[in-house]
Amino acid sequence: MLTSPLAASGSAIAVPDRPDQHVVTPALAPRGIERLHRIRGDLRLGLPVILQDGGDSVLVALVETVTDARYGAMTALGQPELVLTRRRAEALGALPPIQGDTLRLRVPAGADLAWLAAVAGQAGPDAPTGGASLPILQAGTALHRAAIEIAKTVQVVPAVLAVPLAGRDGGAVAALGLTAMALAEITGALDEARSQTRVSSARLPMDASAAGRVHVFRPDDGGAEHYAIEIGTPDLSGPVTVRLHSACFTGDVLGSLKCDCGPQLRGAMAAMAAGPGGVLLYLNQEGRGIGLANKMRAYALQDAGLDTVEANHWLGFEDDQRDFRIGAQILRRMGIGQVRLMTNNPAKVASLGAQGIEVVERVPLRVGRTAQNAHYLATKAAKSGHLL
Ligand SMILES: Nc1nc2c(ncn2[C@@H]2O[C@H](COP(=O)(O)OP(=O)(O)OP(=O)(O)O)[C@@H](O)[C@H]2O)c(=O)[nH]1
Ligand SMILES: [Zn+2]
Repeated sequence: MLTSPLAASGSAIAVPDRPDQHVVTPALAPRGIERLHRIRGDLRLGLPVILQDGGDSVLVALVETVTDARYGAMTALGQPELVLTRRRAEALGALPPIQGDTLRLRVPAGADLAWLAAVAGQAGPDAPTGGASLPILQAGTALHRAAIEIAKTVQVVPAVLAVPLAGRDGGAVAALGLTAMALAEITGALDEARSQTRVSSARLPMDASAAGRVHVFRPDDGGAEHYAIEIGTPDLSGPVTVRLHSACFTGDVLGSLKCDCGPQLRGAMAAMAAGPGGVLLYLNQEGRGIGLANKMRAYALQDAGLDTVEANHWLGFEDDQRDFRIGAQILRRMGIGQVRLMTNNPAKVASLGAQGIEVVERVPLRVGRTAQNAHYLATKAAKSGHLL
């Protein structure tokens, strides 16, 4: 039997007997959610991956990250297709009478990555795309839809390059070391409730309140960490004043005048400090979940005349790509079941309610309204249901 040095020195930590025969147990194998995170990492790096559904296999890569060399190698395997969201096809004015939330285009011979980027919307409003004459073939399959979902979660423009793999090519491509995943496993992992684990906490005196604590939560799907900040010393057993704040680098850090995020953040903290305390959830869902790079693309589009919702659609996203279930998960982990929610967004109230967190009151948060953000706030009220 092996004893640990700690056990030998009198500690209670014991090391189990090592079996005579080594056994490889399935517990070592990656779970679906972990394999999905590998796929996300590969795609984000610019590596193609193999997605399989029964006998069908498709080699996919992201338009935004694939290199010329890999695009060339994919094209050598078969006719490449470009998969776009319906939102993007609508923005291109290229929508044929086809149902489905993803659409496939045949990539014309000789089309380079610059063409793909322009059609994907990544290259800005002035890049020529071909508009209504684009060769849209048909609706995407479940495999194409899964690839688009994954692209959205890695916060690149949701446009996917796809090459169907003939039977014998699949094995040869997999042998190169590319990651493969089956559709059923992907959809299971996409639907699986993400669990959040508190990994560290510490006291933090702040301008708003000398008493405070920061808790860092790490999701088990390999995604971004989120933070819960106690302002003052709230009683977590009763209804707690809570704010779900989505990261806004431009508003929170740079003091942008284009939105109301910075004043909302500081206003919520001040109100919590003035009352019996509260909990601010700082969720790393920058740009309503599309990420900072896409938010800056959306800002450039807004400078070209689109509003905040139209700009998201133009890039192929929905109005709001956030997942507020994360907030409910963290609140549950903290033992909070009832909240007074500081928000103007009814979707946050509904989402917490659906996740079993009782919203006993919605507290409006009307601060930071300026001439520069009046149009933005009016658009959110008119199109996304925000309460003014
Ligand atoms: N895509 C996109 N995101 C934006 C834009 N302006 C601000 N944001 C993001 O919008 C989010 C605003 O977050 P919140 O203030 O928590 O949410 P809200 O939906 O406005 O709801 P309440 O503030 O609670 O009423 C942040 O993630 C910002 O980064 C924009 O023009 N486009
Ligand atoms: Zn903002």
